[in-house]
Amino acid sequence: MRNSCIRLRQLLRSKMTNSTLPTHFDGEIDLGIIGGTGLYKLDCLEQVAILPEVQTPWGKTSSPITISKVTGGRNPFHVAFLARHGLHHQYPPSKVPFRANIAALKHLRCKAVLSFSAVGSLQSYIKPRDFVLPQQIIDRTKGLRDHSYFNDEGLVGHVMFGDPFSRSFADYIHGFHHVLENPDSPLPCLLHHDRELTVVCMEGPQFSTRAESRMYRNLGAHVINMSVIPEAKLARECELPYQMVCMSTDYDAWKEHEEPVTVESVMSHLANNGRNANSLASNVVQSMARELPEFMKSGDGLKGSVKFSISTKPEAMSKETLQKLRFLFPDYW
Ligand SMILES: CSC[C@H]1O[C@H](OP(=O)(O)O)[C@H](O)[C@@H]1O
Ligand SMILES: Nc1ncnc2[nH]cnc12
Repeated sequence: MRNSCIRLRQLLRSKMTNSTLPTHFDGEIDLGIIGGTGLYKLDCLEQVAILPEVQTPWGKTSSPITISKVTGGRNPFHVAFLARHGLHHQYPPSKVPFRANIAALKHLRCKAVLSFSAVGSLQSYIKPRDFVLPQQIIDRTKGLRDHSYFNDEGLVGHVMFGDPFSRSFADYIHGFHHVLENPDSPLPCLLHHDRELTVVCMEGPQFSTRAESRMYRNLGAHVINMSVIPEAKLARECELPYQMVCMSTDYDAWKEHEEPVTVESVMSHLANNGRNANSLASNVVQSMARELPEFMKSGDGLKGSVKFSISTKPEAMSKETLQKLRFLFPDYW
């Protein structure tokens, strides 16, 4: 009786995800991938399960999580993919359930998170369709987003965030710069990589004014989006090495004699960016499957860091708080 109930539940769930794949996965996941605007699935990987929107102590993830298996190494390598804005792009940037998304990837025991984002370029040399591996962030969000797991009364924590991305992960991704293509243009697609590259995160959903766009250039920023905050902060609070691949779609609003960015201008580059994101992810993942990079084995210097950033004594935390934290760190408290 119990087994037939479970089978029925699984059948109903697979109907919800329109797939005959299992809706649970018991193995260990190696890499989490977050797709942004225009990247709602990865075509390059063999899917083995689809977890319907995962329930976490911080709500449900923005999309089902697709688990894929990559063979070729000594052990199978597993990837968990989720779509930041939902499969139908239903979550605006200020309402993406960022905490649930990162918590789910942490709970699945991902060893790192690779994130993709469509961005506006604030510099002439970063052309639409170029990719950028930023190493710094300027936060211009407006405090509307839940941006921490450690910002409740009775649970205070301060993680370091001076270097918000993983340098080792960026170096690793840059090793595959040659896979980017631009078949219908004489211009090559470049993968910009430098320790000063800075992404501004604005609240949106409206794009910037020309004055704001010029101000961000004066601040020394290179690209702009609406999603790296709080994603990068939450990944850090989960001790997850995190790197965003920014995919340029437009020149924002700073170019004096050009029209400011519109959704149409963004869309016109999404197909090419999506193809390049797929080949980049496929190459990165296959290489990781052959041999796990050192930063994923070691945790990139982040392992254990959170335990020592919490100021509140465990005796002062409520049972409910501790229970939530155990979803992220089953071994710490
Ligand atoms: C449709 S353009 C603005 C939108 O695109 C980017 O989304 P994502 O970072 O998820 O690729 C940007 O952050 C905005 O949310
Ligand atoms: N110009 C822009 N500003 C903010 N987010 C973006 N995503 C793509 N282009 C963008």
